[in-house]
Amino acid sequence: MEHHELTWRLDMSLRFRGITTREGMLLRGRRGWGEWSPFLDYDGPELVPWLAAAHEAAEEDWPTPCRDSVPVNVTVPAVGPERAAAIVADSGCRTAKVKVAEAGQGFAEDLDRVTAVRSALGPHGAVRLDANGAWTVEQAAEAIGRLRHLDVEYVEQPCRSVTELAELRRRLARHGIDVAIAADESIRRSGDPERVAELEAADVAVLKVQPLGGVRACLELAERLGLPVVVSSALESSVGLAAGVVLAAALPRLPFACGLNTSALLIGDLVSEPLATVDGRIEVQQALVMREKVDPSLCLAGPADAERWRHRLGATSRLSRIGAGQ
Ligand SMILES: O=C(O)CCC(=O)C1=CC=C[C@@H](O)[C@@H]1C(=O)O
Ligand SMILES: [Mg+2]
Repeated sequence: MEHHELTWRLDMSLRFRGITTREGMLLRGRRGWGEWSPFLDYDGPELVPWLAAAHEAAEEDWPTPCRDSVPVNVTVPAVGPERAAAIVADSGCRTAKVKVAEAGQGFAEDLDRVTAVRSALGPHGAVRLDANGAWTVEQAAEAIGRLRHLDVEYVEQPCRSVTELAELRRRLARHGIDVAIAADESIRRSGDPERVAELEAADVAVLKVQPLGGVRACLELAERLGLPVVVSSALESSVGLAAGVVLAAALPRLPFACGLNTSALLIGDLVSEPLATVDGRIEVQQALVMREKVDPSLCLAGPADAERWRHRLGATSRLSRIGAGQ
């Protein structure tokens, strides 16, 4: 049977971002399958760029890559120190991104986890943190001061707003604390990503293909921002991750490892040969053909899920057309 839309659902191997399953659709076009998997807590116009990214993946040629492989980080959820060390050791990655400031946990848990990750990586690995905007400027300055001996590469979205990020950067500079700040939510959810550069609120821009409207939109944004870029995933299947790898491969400069190793957080995939991380890198060639490799029998979702997603797709398509002035 020919499919033009598929609904899928995969369990997660670990709770991450408060969720334990991931679901979405695949939409088929001339070039293959595009992934559309906005998180369930997103709604309305915010889903439109995610759909533009799926249409681009299904219909357009990919931009020419500048490199053969892309370095990636292992992503460490807010787990205990032994588990964190095991995740890092099993990954083969030399960069780890560690979740900190998890709701219900305190600084002691963060310190234990980050310490365990640093010793699992050894002195030559890179450790970065992600607080998802949970700290105030004071809390962030204090936490960063107390974690800096672990040689932190950067802290992603330590505080919620762009102005707080800018204030934190100035405060760290005044205190001679040389830890870089990366902006994630301030770029993909603020509605005004360029403000991050205008206010000098970050040293690094985290770009995610689906929430920012596709690979080309991200390449243009990267140029406008003029900041070093880290491409990261939206916890996608190999189909969505592949678009991230294509973006990372097409960026003129790629000074950091990317957050594209998240297939390890999902149980199963939508292709029989998922994107593989070998020695901390993903081959670009694998990513370029991934949209042609979907196995519809792996897209397991019940009829109720499929109906819910079709409804979501219909509503978002209507909003896209209004946005396009049709
Ligand atoms: O960057 C990574 O290592 C993996 C991706 C990742 O951490 C995230 C993906 C999607 C939603 C987020 O809560 C989270 C993030 O905040 O960066
Ligand atoms: Mg983040």
